[in-house]
Amino acid sequence: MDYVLTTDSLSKHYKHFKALDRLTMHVPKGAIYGFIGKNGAGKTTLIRLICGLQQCTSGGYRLYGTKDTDKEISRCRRRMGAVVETPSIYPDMSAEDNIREQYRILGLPSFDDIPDLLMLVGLEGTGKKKAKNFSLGMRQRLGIAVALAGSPDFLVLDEPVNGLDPQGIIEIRELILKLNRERQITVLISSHILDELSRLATHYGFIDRGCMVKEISAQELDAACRKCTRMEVTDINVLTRMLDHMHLEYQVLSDTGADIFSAVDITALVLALAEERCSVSAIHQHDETLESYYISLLGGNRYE
Ligand SMILES: Nc1ncnc2c1ncn2[C@@H]1O[C@H](COP(=O)(O)OP(=O)(O)OP(=O)(O)O)[C@@H](O)[C@H]1O
Repeated sequence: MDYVLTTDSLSKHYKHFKALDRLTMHVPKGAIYGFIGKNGAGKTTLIRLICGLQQCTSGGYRLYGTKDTDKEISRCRRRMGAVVETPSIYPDMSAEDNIREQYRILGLPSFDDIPDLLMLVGLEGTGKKKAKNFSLGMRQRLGIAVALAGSPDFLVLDEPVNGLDPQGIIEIRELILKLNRERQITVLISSHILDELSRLATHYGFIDRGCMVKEISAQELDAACRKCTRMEVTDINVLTRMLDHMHLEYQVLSDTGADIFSAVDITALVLALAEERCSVSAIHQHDETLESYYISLLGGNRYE
């Protein structure tokens, strides 16, 4: 598999504190990689290191196969755009002028594609309005537009939906999907908003206290998150007797409810229960969410 970013036992220490502890991570080309961890887990530290904003203590990383110690690494970083912590935009400038400024900083020869970039992030109608008067969501999208100057093929977003309202979250989600699907941009997103990430990510990396706990593809995660049929009945004893009789795997949740993990013939089960005067009050498919997977992975409710 082709990787845009790999890290090899990457560590960052602040005196005796290990912000990153021999972290190993693999971001495949074309992925939307959800980098998940609670506050202080080390997500921003990793992003700052790969952006060249800080030096690692030991270990290293490769961008497009080039080692961080190689002199070619700066050239590789030009293929990467990033929004780290807050978007780096000039509050007294319009959206267009902000992007124009970034083009100048990068020494790009032409401003011709700025209107397309504004359109892409949905800021085409903002005219002379200054960035300081934008909503948080607009500022975030402008930050992404600035990061896209120079047409990077790897976009790194640090907590991009933090503090956004539901509409703002949807806009950022659609933008990320568009960039990934239509422009084949690989995206690394750090977040602790698990539900939101699960709508986007093709791969996940779970980080805890500076260590990579697990890397998993969305497909593997789907398989790991067990689907089950949740049933509410008037008599749990009748239900468990039936389930035992049908050799089905289940877990009793309460005096009236159970999760059935095996594939079940619902009609046959409901008819059999009715014969025993046990009625079904509710039945639905239930998925283990990304959040519960995260909690079970880390062995306790340590998600903040
Ligand atoms: N300059 C620094 N000096 C000392 N400790 C630091 C420094 N920068 C970060 N840390 C510590 O390193 C740890 C990791 O911080 P980091 O910002 O990478 O976490 P994070 O996963 O991005 O969390 P958040 O979601 O809160 O942004 C934290 O405990 C933080 O306090």
